Amino acid sequence: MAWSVGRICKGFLRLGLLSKQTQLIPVTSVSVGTVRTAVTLPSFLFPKPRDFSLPNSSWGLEMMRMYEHYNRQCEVETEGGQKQEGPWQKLPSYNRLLKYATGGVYLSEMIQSKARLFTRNIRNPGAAFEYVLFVNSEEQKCVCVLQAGHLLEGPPGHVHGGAIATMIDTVTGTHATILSGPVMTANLNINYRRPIPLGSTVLLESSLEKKEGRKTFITCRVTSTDGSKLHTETSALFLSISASHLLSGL
Ligand SMILES: CCCCCCCC/C=C\CCCCCCCC(=O)SCCNC(=O)CCNC(=O)[C@H](O)C(C)(C)COP(=O)(O)OP(=O)(O)OC[C@H]1O[C@@H](n2cnc3c(N)ncnc32)[C@H](O)[C@@H]1OP(=O)(O)O
Repeated sequence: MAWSVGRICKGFLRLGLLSKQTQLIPVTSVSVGTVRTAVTLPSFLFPKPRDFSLPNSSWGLEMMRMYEHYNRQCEVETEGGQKQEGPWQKLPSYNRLLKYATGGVYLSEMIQSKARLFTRNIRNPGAAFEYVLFVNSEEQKCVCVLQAGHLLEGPPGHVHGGAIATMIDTVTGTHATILSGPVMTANLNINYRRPIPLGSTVLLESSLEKKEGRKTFITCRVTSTDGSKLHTETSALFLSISASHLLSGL
């Protein structure tokens, strides 16, 4: 387990997704006589980024129930009464990818000062994508509990297919990143089986199918939270990329 969680952390630290905030605080330098010393500024000057995947007042009963179901399994009690990591780990979710990465403060000033993660840029709680991701490294699975808000309407009273695809890309993309490091979506093949009512809570379950060289193949099912209704089935292909690939595409 420790090995697997270590791998997750490594993958996410590469993208700056875990809150190792101590690394993120800008350092300034001061002169004392002729000696210049690096000084770490106090953390209260740099507010912690908001974790958008924590419960808020817009979450309905089903969203809360599913959140608690997985959250309970993030920490388990041993027979001796000690707490230890459980099979699931909750992933934090920020609205900027680069800014909160190590050294990313500077990078984000250069190339991402206005950019916000698509799924996290509507501040009105409950209006669009309310979601939380959990990862199970033993089973190589990732789940997302999603509550789809009223701004995501497609067919009257139901969620837009593009919004569903966005969430599938987000969940499988995050999962592929954990498994393989930086990746880009090469192919998403979605079968829409049953519409998702607006305002409802659904479960996205992402599983590793196989890895072949730079390719990571993932499957993903969107179902009702009790698993009785299948909304979509997806197969996805992610290709590992280097950072220079992202920069050369600009
Ligand atoms: C970026 C990081 C994201 C993860 C972050 C997670 C952190 C969590 C935080 C917050 C959550 C946010 C989560 C969001 C996630 C969203 C992810 C996206 O939406 S990414 C945007 C949409 N995707 C593009 O814009 C790609 C555009 N395409 C490309 O850049 C290239 O085509 C690329 C990189 C996909 C491949 O290009 P090549 O030059 O590196 O590779 P070649 O030589 O073309 O292909 C290599 C092999 O792959 C096969 N291949 C390539 N494309 C294929 C395809 N579409 N279908 C099947 N095979 C394909 C080829 O046939 C070849 O196979 P043979 O080695 O010969 O066996």
